[in-house]
Amino acid sequence: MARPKIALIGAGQIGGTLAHLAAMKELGDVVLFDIAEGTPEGKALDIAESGPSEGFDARLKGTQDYADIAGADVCIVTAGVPRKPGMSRDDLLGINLKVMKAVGEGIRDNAPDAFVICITNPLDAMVWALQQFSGLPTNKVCGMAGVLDSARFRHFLSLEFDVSMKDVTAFVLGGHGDTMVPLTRYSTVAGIPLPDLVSMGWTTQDKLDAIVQRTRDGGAEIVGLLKTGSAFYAPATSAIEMAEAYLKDQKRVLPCAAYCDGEFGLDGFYVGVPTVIGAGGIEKVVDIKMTKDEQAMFDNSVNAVKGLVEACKGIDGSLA
Ligand SMILES: NC(=O)C1=CN([C@@H]2O[C@H](COP(=O)(O)OP(=O)(O)OC[C@H]3O[C@@H](n4cnc5c(N)ncnc54)[C@H](O)[C@@H]3O)[C@@H](O)[C@H]2O)C=CC1
Ligand SMILES: O=C([O-])CC(=O)C(=O)O
Repeated sequence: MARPKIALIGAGQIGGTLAHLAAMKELGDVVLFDIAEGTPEGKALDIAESGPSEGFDARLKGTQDYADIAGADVCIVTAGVPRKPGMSRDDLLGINLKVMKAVGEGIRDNAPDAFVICITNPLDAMVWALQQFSGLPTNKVCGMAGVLDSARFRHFLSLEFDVSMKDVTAFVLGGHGDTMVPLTRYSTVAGIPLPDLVSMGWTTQDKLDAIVQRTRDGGAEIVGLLKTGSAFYAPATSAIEMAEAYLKDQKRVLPCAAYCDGEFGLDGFYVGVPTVIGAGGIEKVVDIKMTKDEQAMFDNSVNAVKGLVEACKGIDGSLA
């Protein structure tokens, strides 16, 4: 059987890392697409030349031609610009919306059967626009943010409790911005919910609140350190986790920006929610119950995303 084909639209910091990870994990053959001439070709060749030492079997190709993504099984979209210190993700909306139009049409015309994972910011509005521009089914177009935000939360929690990251679970829902919702009640150490760990005296509410805030600021913390761009190792790893769930029909339960049609009381809207990812793409949105306070935080986040979607419609009249 032929190897799966993975198209990476955008060959910058995240795109290059995605290509390296996909090859090392032998998820399939990789096509790197970018408008910057030489960049995808150079990265594809460089990674391919690591194959003999690493021992992977995967072909890599760099291109400026959308025809080369034809028949891709998975498309991961990082095309666009990242923020710099002093900017919010929302400041990227105007410029990245234009990029989503070109990318959406490129995917529509060349890889209409692909499972599409959008990473470009501001994430929730960009994945909505990408689905609109591509016209692909909503269960085949999703956004990566919740896996990353939850991984950051899990990492910070593992440091606080001094336990393995493997034994920490977390769910961060809502939009991928300052209003994101780390759900402490649904986050655990060895299955014990965080509020119970506070009651047990293993940590304090103040420490937990600080970790929640550090998670919300996780992207900005890295932007402030790097100064020239944003995080790329953990974002790439998170998207690969989602792509692998699809390619291997793993039925992973992962938080991601998914199209909600009735779930969470939302009517045709993309936002971060728990999902099941398998061969059917987004096979299910897991409509969890929230307390009044959690619901208020979630609603606040949804409203922030709604504002960005309205801004997209204002910029591009072709968006419904
Ligand atoms: N959803 C999330 O959790 C995260 C999202 N991001 C976002 O991901 C995006 C990419 O980040 P990086 O890879 O660090 O940026 P980067 O600047 O290193 O790479 C972006 C690439 O897109 C290319 N590009 C621009 N316009 C294009 C077009 N029309 N078609 C094809 N390629 C095009 C550029 O030439 C560049 O190589 C940014 O918008 C960033 O904010 C970053 C981290 C996490
Ligand atoms: O903060 C940024 O601009 C990039 C991003 O979304 C993240 O790292 O979470």
